Amino acid sequence: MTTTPDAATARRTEPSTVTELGPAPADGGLVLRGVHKVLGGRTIVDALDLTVAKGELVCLLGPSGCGKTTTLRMVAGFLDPDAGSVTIDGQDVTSLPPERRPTAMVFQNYALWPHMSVFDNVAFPLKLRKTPKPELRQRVEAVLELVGLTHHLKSRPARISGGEQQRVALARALVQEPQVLLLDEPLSNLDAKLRVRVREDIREIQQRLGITTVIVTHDQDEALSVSDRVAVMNGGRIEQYAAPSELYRSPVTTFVGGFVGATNTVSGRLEPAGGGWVLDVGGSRVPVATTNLAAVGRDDDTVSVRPEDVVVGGDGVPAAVERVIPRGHFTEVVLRLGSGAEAVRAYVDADAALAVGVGSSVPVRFRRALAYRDGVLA
Ligand SMILES: Nc1ncnc2c1ncn2[C@@H]1O[C@H](COP(=O)(O)OP(=O)(O)OP(=O)(O)O)[C@@H](O)[C@H]1O
Repeated sequence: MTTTPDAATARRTEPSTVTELGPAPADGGLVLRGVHKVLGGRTIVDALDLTVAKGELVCLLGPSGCGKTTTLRMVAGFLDPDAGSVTIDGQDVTSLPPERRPTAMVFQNYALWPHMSVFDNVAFPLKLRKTPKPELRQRVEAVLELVGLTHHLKSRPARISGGEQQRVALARALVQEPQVLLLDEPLSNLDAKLRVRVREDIREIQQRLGITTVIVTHDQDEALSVSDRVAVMNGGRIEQYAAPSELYRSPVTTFVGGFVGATNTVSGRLEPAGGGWVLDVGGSRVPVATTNLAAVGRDDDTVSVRPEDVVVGGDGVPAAVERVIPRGHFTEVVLRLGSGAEAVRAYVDADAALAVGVGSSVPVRFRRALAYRDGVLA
């Protein structure tokens, strides 16, 4: 593989065209400004802004139909935006066709040629560009070594596993030495175990090459585990763009909190009590250690509590145990707080859960609760 950060730098176009767009990130990268797309009379991507720094891996995460793939296709040039611009390493590529953009895409179904060997599949984009034979061979062999497929040079796609086919598709993208690598649901055709291994491989290769990468996924686990930053999309817009830990700890909307990780959404009233806080849930006053809500006194606060922040045992208000669900290394306990209130789920250490029986009453408090007003972090 001849792609190195230096080679990529050498290929970079001078950022002379970005003056009117404002400054690009100092080290290049991908910038989307006001990218908009209407399809079938519906706004699918809504004036979207996104900056991916050079060498960064970003996931576009969101439910089906939120516009992730449409956004990716506009970056690759398969779809023209109705408005807005796409800039790569300082060069405005909005009006360039896909083959003239410094991007390469890995498609969800891999799109391998069944009648060609692994070698020829990977060599295909270089043949189209009439790359001299010795260079072609050297680059294809290097990239196949990078993805660990040298032993399958001559195999046809049908003769190798799904995970290996995925790596051929990745190799075919990488051999083009793109400045931006685009992957559309790259792991969705693999079984759960393989998915974890392949996503770690992709992350490792991406970091080794320092290649700017955008991955489309609806799998929050995948997004949190491989990304430098995650853009959570909803209805054609980005609701939050943040590092995985921040996204999980401080979701800015109830939508993000519900989509990234499990959460309890509780309606109640937060009140100061004895230097701390309590949350009144259906008449039960649950102690809350940490909350973002400084102002108090409204009935319509929505409070979000992660199941691991629901503490069972010790000090707290009594809650009725409705269900106990073993989840392996921890146990999920479904609790009823107060009358008429919704059930709350807690994650409890599997050993501690042995003492929790259905129908019994246990003390409950919240370690951390985030308050939202009209769906937005207060
Ligand atoms: N050519 C088209 N004409 C009309 N509507 C379209 C067209 N292409 C896509 N759409 C619609 O745009 C919406 C967003 O599609 P997109 O593929 O970007 O979503 P997504 O977030 O990637 O979802 P998924 O994970 O299901 O692929 C969908 O409702 C889809 O039906």
